[in-house]
Amino acid sequence: MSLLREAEKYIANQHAHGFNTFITPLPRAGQWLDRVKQADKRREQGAPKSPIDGCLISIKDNICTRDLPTTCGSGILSKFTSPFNATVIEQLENAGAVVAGKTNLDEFGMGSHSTNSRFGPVKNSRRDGSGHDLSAGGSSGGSAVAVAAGQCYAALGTDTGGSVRLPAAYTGTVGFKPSYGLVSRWGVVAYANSLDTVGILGNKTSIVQDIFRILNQHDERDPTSLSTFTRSRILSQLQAPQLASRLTSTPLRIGVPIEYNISELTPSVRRAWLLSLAYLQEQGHTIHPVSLPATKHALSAYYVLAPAEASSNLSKYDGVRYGTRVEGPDSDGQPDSYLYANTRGSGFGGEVKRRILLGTFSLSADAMDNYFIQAQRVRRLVQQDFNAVFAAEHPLAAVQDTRLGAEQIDILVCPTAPSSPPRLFDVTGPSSGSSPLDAYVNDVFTVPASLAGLPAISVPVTTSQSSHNSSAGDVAGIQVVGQYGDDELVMKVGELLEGKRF
Ligand SMILES: NC(=O)C[C@H](N)C(=O)O
Repeated sequence: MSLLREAEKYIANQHAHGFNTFITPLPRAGQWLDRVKQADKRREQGAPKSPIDGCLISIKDNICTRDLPTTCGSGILSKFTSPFNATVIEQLENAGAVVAGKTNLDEFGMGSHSTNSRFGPVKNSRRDGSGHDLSAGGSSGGSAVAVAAGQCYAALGTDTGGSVRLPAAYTGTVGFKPSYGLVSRWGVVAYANSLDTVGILGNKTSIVQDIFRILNQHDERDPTSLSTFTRSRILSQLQAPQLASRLTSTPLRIGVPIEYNISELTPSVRRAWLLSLAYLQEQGHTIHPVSLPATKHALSAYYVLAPAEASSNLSKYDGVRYGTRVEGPDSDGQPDSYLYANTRGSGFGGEVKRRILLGTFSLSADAMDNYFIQAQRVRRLVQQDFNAVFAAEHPLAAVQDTRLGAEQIDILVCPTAPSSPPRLFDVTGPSSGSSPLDAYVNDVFTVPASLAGLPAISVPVTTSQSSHNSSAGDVAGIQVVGQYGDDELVMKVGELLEGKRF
């Protein structure tokens, strides 16, 4: 099929389906059509600019685009258009890709169901056995559903504590979070800088890999971007050259973190995990139980650190410089004295306000030692746990962490989430009876890799002998986590499992 026909099909799907995937969909007509036609010509001549030349890629609405608004799903930026493109947008466009619209998300990336958006909740494109709407996962739910519902070729999301992997698991797509610092975040609206990454969603790992290879470059405008020197001298030793032999001649040592076998795991997810491990074993790889003892504190640490950073990042939305400005005359007729309170009070939604309050508290002098500092210590323990079990040393660690008797493994395989997607009704609004903590628990398996900055992918596997017929219940996300810089290996192992039916 020509790229143009494919693009027209995506756009027709964007306008036909009511999943609330896009805050700004791509218009049916526009300059983008010419760009796709030119890419078609280049393909005919056998000279495409890249594997994604002429492909439509949706962008999460917290990544800045010059031609389309960037709202972050928030009232406070509801009319904001960035004067510049994020580096990742420039990289995609230089490779010939076309921005396929801006996708819906939890406000500023804060949420696990894509229900905390000023533009309404995203609906999963699959339903449960009784026909109920399901959560799309969050916060990149719009990007994941856009891929699952055939509304674009692939999508960019952001992953701070699981925001790409959880929606991938809930929608049956592939979601990849690269090692921290590999993909530029310049022009990506900050939520929690020490954790934020740009992630990629697609229907296949190979698509995600093509896009990652285009984005995996140093950007001098992003101070956390790994330098070209480090990439070429340190990471390359880990990656491509050894990869072929690590996948063919040597069986991989696959670690199974015992702390992830929690009682809350639903039977279908546990089944998918066990059958995935059995499959890898059949392929000649070996399975090793490993212990990551700090895992049980990781979620609590994350929900101290991320709000702390968020409270600081979000202080700039004050109605003075840009974004929504809400003025309200006060009692003595002075128009501006409540500007901050009015702007922030009406611009931010409930979850964002909760995190600003939590973060401000944990950074206050009285609470600092008990919360923020403790959480940083837990973060270090989580990192040490991973370093103790991976056979490859952390390429950037000054001191290597070793633990006597720890099994040395190449890669970890575990579920992405403890359950299949909950019903949307059960997680939306006060009538659902669900608390914010219920949403946080969805991130229990994704947060550890985020705290350690490690690469991780979620791929869908299907177990066919489930007790009910629901298509959503049968599909589970399996997560593959690797040592820092081992992104290619993570994707390769993801590809081994992707789409398997057991
Ligand atoms: N942004 C993320 O990675 C999602 C996570 N559930 C959070 O609210 O922080």
